[in-house]
Amino acid sequence: MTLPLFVAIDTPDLDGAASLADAVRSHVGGLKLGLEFFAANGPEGVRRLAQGGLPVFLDLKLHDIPNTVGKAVAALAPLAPAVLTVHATGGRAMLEAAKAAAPPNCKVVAVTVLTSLDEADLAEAGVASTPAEQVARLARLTRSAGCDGIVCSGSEVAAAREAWPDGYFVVPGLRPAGSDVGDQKRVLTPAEALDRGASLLVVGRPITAAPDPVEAARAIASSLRQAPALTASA
Ligand SMILES: O=c1ccn([C@@H]2O[C@H](COP(=O)(O)O)[C@@H](O)[C@H]2O)c(=O)[nH]1
Repeated sequence: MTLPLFVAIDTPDLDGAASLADAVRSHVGGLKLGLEFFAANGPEGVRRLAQGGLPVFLDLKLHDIPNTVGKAVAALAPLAPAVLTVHATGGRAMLEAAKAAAPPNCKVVAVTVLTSLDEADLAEAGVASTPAEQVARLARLTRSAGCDGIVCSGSEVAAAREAWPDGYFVVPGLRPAGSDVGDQKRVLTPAEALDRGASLLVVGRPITAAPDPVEAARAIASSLRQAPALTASA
């Protein structure tokens, strides 16, 4: 069974990223490469990690005018990402441009409210809503713009799934019970997020910064195999 678990390889070190990806490959379903990796290694780095055969999620969180985002997505298309992120707050025309330029097999998902933010952070940025309200609002916009789904926290995914039954829901901000939360504010365990309706789980530091990343990935994978969402469909 392919697990809906992608490891976030957040490092500028290409060789280190490649060895880590190789080491955890039997416990994850794919690799998530983000700004830190891409800024240091660019498309060549992505190609190198893709050689391992795992699907690649390009988490570049594009956010610009529609013309620029559409052209950036078109430039990324040869890398054949399985998933690509944009920011939902870029607006309808930008979301439409991203989806129109993406390859047919690539899911375009829009970041709603970063999992590192809480209600006070939103207020400071001029958003007078709870994270749940803002996620719901941006999910409606993303859906109506023709994108595939959203990025949200595990706390909002059940409501998102109910409102958008065939949406694709990417959930980061995941922490096994008792592990360090770091800069994340809206966190859940991987198994809880899966049971609440997540389509794809993103886990970074609980694996990559663990004393034994392979054992950490194995333990998370095992918790997912025992989660009702997977045992029910097995
Ligand atoms: O709202 C968001 C959107 C993206 N991320 C990304 O997920 C990983 C999480 O890493 P951890 O080490 O497990 O905290 C990271 O690459 C973020 O850029 C997110 O955390 N929240």
